[in-house]
Amino acid sequence: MPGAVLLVVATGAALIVAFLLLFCIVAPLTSPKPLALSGAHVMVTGGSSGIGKSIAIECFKQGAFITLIARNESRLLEAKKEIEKFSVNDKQVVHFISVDISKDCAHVAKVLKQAQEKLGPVDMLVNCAGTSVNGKFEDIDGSKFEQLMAVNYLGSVYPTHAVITTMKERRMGRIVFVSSQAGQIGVFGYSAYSATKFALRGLAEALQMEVKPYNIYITVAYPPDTDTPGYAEESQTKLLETKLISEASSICHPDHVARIIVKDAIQGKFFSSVGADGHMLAILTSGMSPVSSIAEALEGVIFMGFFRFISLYFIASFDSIVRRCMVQKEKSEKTD
Ligand SMILES: NC(=O)C1=CN([C@@H]2O[C@H](COP(=O)(O)OP(=O)(O)OC[C@H]3O[C@@H](n4cnc5c(N)ncnc54)[C@H](OP(=O)(O)O)[C@@H]3O)[C@@H](O)[C@H]2O)C=CC1
Ligand SMILES: CCCCCCCCCCCCCCCC(=O)[C@@H](N)CO
Repeated sequence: MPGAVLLVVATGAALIVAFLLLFCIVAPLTSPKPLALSGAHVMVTGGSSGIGKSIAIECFKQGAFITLIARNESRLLEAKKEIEKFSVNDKQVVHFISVDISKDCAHVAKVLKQAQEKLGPVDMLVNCAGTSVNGKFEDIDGSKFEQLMAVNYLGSVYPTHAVITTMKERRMGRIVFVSSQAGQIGVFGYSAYSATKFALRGLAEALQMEVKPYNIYITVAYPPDTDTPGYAEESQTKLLETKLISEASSICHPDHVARIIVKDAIQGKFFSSVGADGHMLAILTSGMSPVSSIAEALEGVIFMGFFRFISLYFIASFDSIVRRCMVQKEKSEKTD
């Protein structure tokens, strides 16, 4: 048999064996039965604004009971009234709690326990509360690094800590951590913010390994820029470099982001991303994350190298943005 034909046959056989092996390894790892939100208790931190409020509305539209968590009571009341317009049956309830989730783990646990006594055990916890700080590393005060880690990271640890035991007892649950594309790429100006979002990834992977035997599934969401009150506030003082780099991804509507996050969380997908660039980033940064389907495993095995090649173009363009901004700054300082 000529060499070329032999090579094709051998390659084909190797691919079939590889696929069968992958199927045997991955099949037991794939995702669970989708969570039915009708009658489920969904708790959303940061649910009074932006992405969190849109997630609460999306879950309410699917029949869930909602607990909103934030600090400002008037915004919580406004959000409750807005969400209630979307009820699909007269049993549904929107409850809210005013608490700072970044302080005092025990107090957060006590308050969330009361919420579970009102609306029943939490079926899905969405850790969405968070904020960003933008500036050059040396210009961000050390206290801001601490505050951001407290809100964005510990503010996700404490509510999760408050519900995980009951989820394990019930052998079911979903936990969502809302990260960011800045939690997949360290971006100029986000040295404090990116670190808090990368931290969620490590927490989520370790926690998923612990709770998968209890039929509890973790989702890490990586939204791009999203048109929310938080984004509007951040944009007022955002560095030009951060703005230009972030424009590599499209700005999204919070309802669109929320629909994707809720769909992926219901299905127990570990990665939740938005758009083609988000999908490529998810595959590229998947590392040793859990696999949610055979298709996803195959896609990663086949395309990760290619996406790494594409990312080199983005990295080069980001470096060029930083250099151009530096030259412009030096020129304007000379003329001043
Ligand atoms: N908007 C964007 O471009 C993107 C946002 N994200 C992430 O999505 C999440 C939501 O962002 P976005 O919708 O823009 O934010 P918003 O600023 O619009 O809303 C933030 C929410 O979090 C609550 N919150 C903030 N700090 C605390 C706290 N210490 N304790 C309790 N609740 C708190 C706020 O209520 P209150 O102030 O009353 O406490 C509010 O409900 C954040 O984690 C953000 O990092 C990720 C990618 C893109
Ligand atoms: C191979 C594939 C490459 C894909 C390139 C995509 C480039 C993304 C650039 C980073 C965007 C950062 C958005 C931060 C949003 C956010 O969290 C803030 N708005 C805080 O509110």
